[in-house]
Amino acid sequence: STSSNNKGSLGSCVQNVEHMETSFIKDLCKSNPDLEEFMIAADILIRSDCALIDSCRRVVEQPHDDHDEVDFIVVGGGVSGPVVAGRLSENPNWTVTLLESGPEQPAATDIPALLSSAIATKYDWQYSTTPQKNACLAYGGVCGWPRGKVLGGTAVLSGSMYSRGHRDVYDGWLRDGNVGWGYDDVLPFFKMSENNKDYHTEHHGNRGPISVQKPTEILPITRTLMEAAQELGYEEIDMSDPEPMGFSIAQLMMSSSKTRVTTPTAYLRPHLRTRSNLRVRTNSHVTRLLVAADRRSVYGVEYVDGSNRTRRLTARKEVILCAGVIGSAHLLMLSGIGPAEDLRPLGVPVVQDLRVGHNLQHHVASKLTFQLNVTNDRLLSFDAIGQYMKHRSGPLSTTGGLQTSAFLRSDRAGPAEPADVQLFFDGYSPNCAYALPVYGGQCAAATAPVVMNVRPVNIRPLSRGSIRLASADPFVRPRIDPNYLAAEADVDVLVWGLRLANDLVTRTKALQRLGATVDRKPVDQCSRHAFGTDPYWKCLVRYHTRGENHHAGTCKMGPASDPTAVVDLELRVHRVRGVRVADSSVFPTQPNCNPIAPVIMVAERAAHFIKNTWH
Ligand SMILES: Cc1cc2nc3c(=O)[nH]c(=O)nc-3n(C[C@H](O)[C@H](O)[C@H](O)COP(=O)(O)OP(=O)(O)OC[C@H]3O[C@@H](n4cnc5c(N)ncnc54)[C@H](O)[C@@H]3O)c2cc1C
Repeated sequence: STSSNNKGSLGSCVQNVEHMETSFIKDLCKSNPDLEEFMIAADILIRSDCALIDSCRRVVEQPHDDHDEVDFIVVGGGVSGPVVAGRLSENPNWTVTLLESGPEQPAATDIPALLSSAIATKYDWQYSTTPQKNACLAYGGVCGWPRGKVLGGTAVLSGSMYSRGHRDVYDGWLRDGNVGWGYDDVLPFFKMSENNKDYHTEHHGNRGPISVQKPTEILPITRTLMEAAQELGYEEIDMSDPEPMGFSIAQLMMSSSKTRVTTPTAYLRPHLRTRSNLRVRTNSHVTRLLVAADRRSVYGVEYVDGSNRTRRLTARKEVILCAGVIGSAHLLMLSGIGPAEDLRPLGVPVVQDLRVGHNLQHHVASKLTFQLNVTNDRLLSFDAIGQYMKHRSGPLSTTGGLQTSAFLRSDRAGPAEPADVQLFFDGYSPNCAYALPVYGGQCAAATAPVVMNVRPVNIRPLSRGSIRLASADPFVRPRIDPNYLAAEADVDVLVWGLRLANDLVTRTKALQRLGATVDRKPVDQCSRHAFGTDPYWKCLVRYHTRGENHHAGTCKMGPASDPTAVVDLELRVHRVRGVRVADSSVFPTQPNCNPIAPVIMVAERAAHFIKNTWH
């Protein structure tokens, strides 16, 4: 089988994928030598599952042309890039090239239980923050920021949860002058992408390319957590309700064959063989935008290919930046679009003095660890692999504790305000599957009691940070300063969340039936405070801070009258022609939820604006 994107025989296609996949799975448990042989065998088994590998729909690298010109260049193949490239290439008269820094996605990451297994591997940029004064203190003030460097982007590392946040977030954008971005305006673009299997209401779409559903196998721990929530007076809700408040069995981006769905799966791969106008180039790192001599427009990009060769690609119509909160801001600044006071000292000629990199927003979390008096029956065993391969059931088919989430209002929020706390539950995944390298865990033995974390997340933080250029060299990382917990109120919200988590574990019959006990051993730095007091919780929050991986705002959308805005209401960079930004960096304020669905909504809107412009 051949196509313009997959030139060559089926054999070479499979070979390419095999090469890409080798040693990914077996590396997962490298912290536990006992499991190495098992992981090698697991690796071979998983790679023999043709439906999972889906080799001939995956991107294969091809020779690069030296003087290439296309209509649209999409930079970044994360969540938003595939949506924009997929939608624009629906017009057969337009040529579209997507450039992604990282490689194709390893198929094993499509397996639900292995959802975060690519964290801290070569598929992760592995960013970290500048030292924080008020947070991350147990780690010298430095918190890690996993970000996907792979087709599918950060969603490949994600929990696959689907949520949209409160309607007032979008109505707030509208109140701030973003005409056309209120909840009623954006709802059709949410629905356009969604194929919800569980809800058929006016708020959900049922015909879009992203399959959304609750897990078909609900774990006993999920039911227990929902029962515990009910005891505390919380109702079960639809996570994507316009005004979510309560506990939920999470809706996931998941196919009917129990594989995780990312935007390349939904918007790109189905068309790679049939659309000769669509090209996807992996291992292609964009280093700057090509700016016209009069400094008024962008006409292409410079990038470095997989052989380390610098190349140029020209856009007849537009360049669309979808490189994420860090990548898009970094590229604009490297190209002279950013704060003049930062660019000039680094020798970058200023094209437009815009507040790129400002307004960085990031959900922030802490955690409470508890133990259950049950042993983990969710083991990564040959049986489990066989069960998944044959029936798509068993331990590998679910996301463990992440099946449950909650949107709650802390005592810092007014009675009619949107939720400011989201809860996540880690644990109950097969041993070794859960991002051990990053979170420093040990592979649990089959006989060990189950350990879980409740993570309260502040989803409406007041603190704002920045991303600033550190060098004119595109391979030097920018400085990421989230300025966590600068506002004391942000700490108070997390303290409320930790108290609630403690009540859930220790004061509900449902969890007590499982012998749940909270780990009261104080972290070293907080041992001077008694467990459970306000000073203890505050200390815990500042020492054991965790970025919740939901970033936004570094290329803020706003009208021309807003001096802090980087892009206009159609996502075009202010005062520079030929370039738009369409990813999580344009959110003026971060939606109070997991952001993939809002990012897809922005990408759908961007494609709509572009189609209208060039119709
Ligand atoms: C551990 C974890 C769990 C998460 N769980 C969830 C969840 O359950 N649900 C949810 O909704 N959200 C979740 N998120 C957040 C979500 O994944 C991100 O918000 C989302 O991926 C952002 O989309 P994006 O398109 O803006 O950026 P990204 O997905 O980060 O995509 C940017 C892409 O651009 C590429 N790129 C960057 N620079 C360049 C360059 N110079 N040249 C070429 N390519 C470049 C990158 O390699 C990347 O592929 C999670 C995140 C993490 C880390």
